[in-house]
Amino acid sequence: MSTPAAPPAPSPSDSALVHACRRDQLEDRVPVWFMRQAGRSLPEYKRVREGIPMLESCMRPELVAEITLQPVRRYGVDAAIFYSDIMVPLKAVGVDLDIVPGRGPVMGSPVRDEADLAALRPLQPDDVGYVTEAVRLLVAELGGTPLIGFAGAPFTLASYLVEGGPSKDYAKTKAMMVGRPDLWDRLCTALADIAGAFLEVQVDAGASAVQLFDSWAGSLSAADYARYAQPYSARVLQRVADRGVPRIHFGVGTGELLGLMGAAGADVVGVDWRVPLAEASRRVGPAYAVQGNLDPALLGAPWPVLAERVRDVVRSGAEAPGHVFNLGHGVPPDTDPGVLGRVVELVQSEGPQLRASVRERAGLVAAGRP
Ligand SMILES: Cc1c2[nH]c(c1CCC(=O)O)Cc1[nH]c(c(CCC(=O)O)c1C)Cc1[nH]c(c(CCC(=O)O)c1C)Cc1[nH]c(c(C)c1CCC(=O)O)C2
Repeated sequence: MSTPAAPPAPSPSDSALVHACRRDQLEDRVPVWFMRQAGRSLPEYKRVREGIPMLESCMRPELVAEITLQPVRRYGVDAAIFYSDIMVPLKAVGVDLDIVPGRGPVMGSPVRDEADLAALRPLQPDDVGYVTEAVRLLVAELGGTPLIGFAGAPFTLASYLVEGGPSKDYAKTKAMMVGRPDLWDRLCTALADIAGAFLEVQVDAGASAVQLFDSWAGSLSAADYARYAQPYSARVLQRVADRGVPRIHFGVGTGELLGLMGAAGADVVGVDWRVPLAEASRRVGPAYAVQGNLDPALLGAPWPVLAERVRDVVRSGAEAPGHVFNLGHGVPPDTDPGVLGRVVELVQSEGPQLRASVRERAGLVAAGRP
C-alpha cells in the first residue's frame, strides 16, 4: 500500500491576502498586515540597524531579509512587505540623494529643468541585484506567506525630487506640473519607467503582490490628479498587469480620488482613515477590493476603545467584495509593538465571524461558495 501523498505545501498565491485582493475572500480569514510594519517601532529592528545608514541597509540582502521577516515572526501577519524605500530605485540609477533620520528623503540637488532629467536614466535589473537576491531569500523563508513588493508612484517621487526634500504644500512640484507640463511629462514618464522596472524586478524574483505608494497624491484635486498623476501611475501598474499578481494602490487623504486610483489599474484601493471602508467601496465600485483603514493615531488609545475601532473597520470592510485589514497609513515609530500584536490577534480571531455576520445581514454572501 502506498502512503498517502503529503498535503501540498501552502502557496502564497493561495493565501488569504491574495484571495481577498481578488475579491474571493476566504470566509475563514480577514488578512492583516501593516504599512511600515518593519522599522523603527521594533526593538529588534533598531538593534540590527545600529550604525548602518538607511539606504545602505536596503542594499544588504541578508539584512533586508531579516528586517522584512521581523514583523512576520513577531505578529504572525498575513503578508510581509519588502524592506526597502521608494527612493532606492532612484539611488540605484545614480540620483544624488540620502534618507535623513527623522526627516526623510533629501536630494543633493533638486530637479528643476531639462538638464536635471539626465540623472533619471532607465533602471536595469542589474542595478538592483541586491533586491533580486533579497526577494529570493525571502520567498524561500516565507513559505505560504506572501511577500508584497512596492514602489513609489511618479507624483510622490517627483515631489521629493522637485522640492529637494519633504514638503507640506508641494508648491514647486505643482508649479512645474501646471506651468511646465512638457517637463512634468518627461519627468513623470521617466519616474514611471523606473518605478515600473523596480516592481518588475520584485515580481520576477517572486513577490506575490505589489503596492504602489502615492502617499502625497491626496494634495491634488481630482481634476489635477486625473490629468497630471493618474496617467503615470497607470503606466507603472501596466508594467506588471500581465504578471498575475494583485496590485494595491494607496495614498493619504485620497477620499476624492479613490475611483481614479482604482481606474489607474489597481485590483485593491488603499484607503486612509478619513473615509469608512463601506463608503470607499461604494466610491470605487464592485470591481475592487479595499485595504485599510484604522487610524494609526488610535494605537495609543485604551485597548477596549481601540478594539472596538478595529471591529468597526472589519465590519465596514465587510461591505466591500474583498478587504485587507491595515492601518490608514504607516505604523508610527513610537507604537507599542504589543498593541499591534493584539490588533493582529483580534482581526484573526474575530474577523471572519464579524465579516460573515455583516455580509449575511446585508445579503452579500456569495451563493455557492464552499
Ligand atoms: C513616502 C515614503 C517614503 N518611503 C516609503 C514611503 C511611502 C509610504 C508612506 O507614505 O509612509 C515607503 C517605505 N519605506 C520603508 C518601507 C519598508 C517596509 C515597511 O513598510 O515596513 C516602505 C514601504 C522603510 C523606511 N523608510 C524610512 C525608514 C526610517 C529610517 C530609519 O529607520 O532610519 C524606514 C524603516 C525613511 C523614510 N523614507 C521616506 C520617508 C518619508 C521616511 C521617513 C523619514 C523619518 O521619519 O525618518 C519616503
